[in-house]
Amino acid sequence: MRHIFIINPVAGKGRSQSEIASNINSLLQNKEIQYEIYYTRYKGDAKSFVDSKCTDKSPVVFYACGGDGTLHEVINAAVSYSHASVGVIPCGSGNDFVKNFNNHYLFGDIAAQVSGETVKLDMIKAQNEYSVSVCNIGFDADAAFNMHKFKKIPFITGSGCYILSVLYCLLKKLGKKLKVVLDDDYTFEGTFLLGVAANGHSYGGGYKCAPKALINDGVIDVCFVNKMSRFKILGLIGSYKNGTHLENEKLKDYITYKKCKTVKIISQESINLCVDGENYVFEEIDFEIVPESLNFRLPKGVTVQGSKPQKAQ
Ligand SMILES: Nc1ncnc2c1ncn2[C@@H]1O[C@H](COP(=O)(O)OP(=O)(O)OP(=O)(O)O)[C@@H](O)[C@H]1O
Repeated sequence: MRHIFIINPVAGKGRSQSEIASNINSLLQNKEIQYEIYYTRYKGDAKSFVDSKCTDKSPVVFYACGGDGTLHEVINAAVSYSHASVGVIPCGSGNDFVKNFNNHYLFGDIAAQVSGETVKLDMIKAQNEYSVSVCNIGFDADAAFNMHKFKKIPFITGSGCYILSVLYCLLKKLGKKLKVVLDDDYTFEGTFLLGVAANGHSYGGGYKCAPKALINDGVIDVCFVNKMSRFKILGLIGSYKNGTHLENEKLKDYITYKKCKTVKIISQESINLCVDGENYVFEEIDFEIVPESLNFRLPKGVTVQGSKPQKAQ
């Protein structure tokens, strides 16, 4: 097995990448383990790198060392190769995907990683992109899209930019008119503040939007929140963050939560869509669950939350 570590030097502001690289070298140097460290040079670089490494048909694990965006790039490249599996060493800002596992601190343990096993996990196919975590539209996706407007302001950090962008979007018109079709046979429509099609349960640095989602249950969890007043949003955001919004009496008339295999979202205007935190624009979006489509490297001692993972063939 080849172990290839793909490090995004800008993820999480580059705080822990050099420590990860030195841990990899001190553990694996002079051992009979074939390994390599690669630093991405630009957004999208991981894809061509994975392609180049997969011309060799021997089994390989690509460890995405970064946040969910780096993982998203690596899975979308590796999904084309049956001899490739994907792991993650979290060093991004949010790292929401690893929250779907028990003992997730072990993702940072190189020894646990190289002695791990490959398991099958689900992914969502959103148009031609694979998502391992959460696809979201609405107010918070718009905030992610508008962050660039604040990045040029001196002395503002990444989270400062996001807060400014959230305030900017709060002042603009809220609510998107959408029609949502689940499994081709259940339709709901209205004006929504936000909506998610989720494989994992969390996004946005810890918002537990789909508290019932499991990454190997063969279904998509859908959660749509109707438009509400700005005042009400401020009072209820905490409940959405900690995943208690499904039990919150004050929210019960505002939320549609379902499990399904396909989702179609139809809008009159173009919609900003975040797929694992990466930005796309669509008018009509189709999602489908692709069960057991990801060969995932599970570090030793880590288990998938909720149900027992199957071993890959
Ligand atoms: N060398 C690079 N220079 C600039 N951008 C890069 C480079 N390598 C990868 N990227 C891009 O950096 C972006 C951010 O990466 P990532 O999402 O992993 O980190 P993060 O935003 O800190 O973490 P999280 O998504 O968990 O909050 C991704 O869109 C990725 O494609």
